[in-house]
Amino acid sequence: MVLRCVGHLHQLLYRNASRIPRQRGKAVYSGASEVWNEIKKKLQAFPGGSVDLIKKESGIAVLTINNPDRMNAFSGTMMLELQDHVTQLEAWTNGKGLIVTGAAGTFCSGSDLNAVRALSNSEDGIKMCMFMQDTLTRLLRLPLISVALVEGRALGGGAEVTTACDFRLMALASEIQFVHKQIGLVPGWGGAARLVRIVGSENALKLLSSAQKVNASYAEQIGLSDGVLSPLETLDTTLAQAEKWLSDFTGGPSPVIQAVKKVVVSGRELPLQDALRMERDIFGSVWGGPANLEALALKFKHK
Ligand SMILES: CC[C@H](C(=O)O)C(=O)SCCNC(=O)CCNC(=O)[C@H](O)C(C)(C)COP(=O)(O)OP(=O)(O)OC[C@H]1O[C@@H](n2cnc3c(N)ncnc32)[C@H](O)[C@@H]1OP(=O)(O)O
Repeated sequence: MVLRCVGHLHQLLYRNASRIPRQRGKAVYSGASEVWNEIKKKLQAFPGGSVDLIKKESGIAVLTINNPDRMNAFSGTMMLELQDHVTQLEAWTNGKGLIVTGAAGTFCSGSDLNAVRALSNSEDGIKMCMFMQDTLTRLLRLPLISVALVEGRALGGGAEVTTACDFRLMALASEIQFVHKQIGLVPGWGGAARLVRIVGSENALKLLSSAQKVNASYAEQIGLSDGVLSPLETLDTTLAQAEKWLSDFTGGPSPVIQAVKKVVVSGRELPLQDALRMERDIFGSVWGGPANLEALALKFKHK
């Protein structure tokens, strides 16, 4: 009965799953909106913490998972706030980069286990999983270059959130740990699918089947992390260090940076012919644009 019910729910939501969302703010899996509203109502019943978003004039946004009393675990309302912020960022035309971080020196310890216990029937679990899978897929597809700033611990769903950013920077003593197996689970927020694409299937299988703690140097060794934040060599905070690291990739006008991210998302997610068509369309959106014409007028030299 449960499997049939879950299968029906899955079919209902995923029946016309789109590959790349055509319109901003649209769920990845367009499906029966009443099901989405039902999921949202359920999540609303689990309050606590917040997800805070700051968008800077520089075009860099900082999204903070903020529930320190619960090691930044995601309550139901935090999941809803995350989705709202992703919808906002999809429409941020001046945006270029995004840093995802946790409050109080730790990243995120996944779902709030109190909510998990209350949602332990299969159908509710699948609904919560699909909601977060949809939100994190859209997070990774944002036309912004994103980096997860990992301090302290990133466990379970928190580890999955790190994979929903383009890059990861880890503080020296931080750890990423896919603990799912130890609680009789597997990733459900899309973390397994993304981990395989980041570190390869062999390393992904090792991390998921061992539930091992991945420290900053091992993460860098297997390609899960793109840099270790230097301890106290600089007076900069880890956030300032992450912003400085990101600035190497976000120099230039936002339409061009957004176009760069979009062509990479297409190349990564679409079959070749579709990716080539999408690349053509995105190229057309910047060809002859202000940045292009200005550079041509300056006779730009790539010294
Ligand atoms: C697909 C995602 C998946 C799912 O939804 O199915 C999940 O993410 S399930 C959740 C996976 N996460 C965990 O299992 C982490 C559980 N927590 C821990 O292992 C530890 O708390 C740890 C290692 C994060 C930190 O340990 P430490 O000893 O440093 O601190 P405390 O354990 O005392 O934690 C302080 C305080 O936070 C509460 N806490 C921590 N994590 C969670 C959580 N995920 N949900 C709810 N509450 C959490 C912990 O209970 C403590 O509160 P207190 O009132 O003092 O007991």
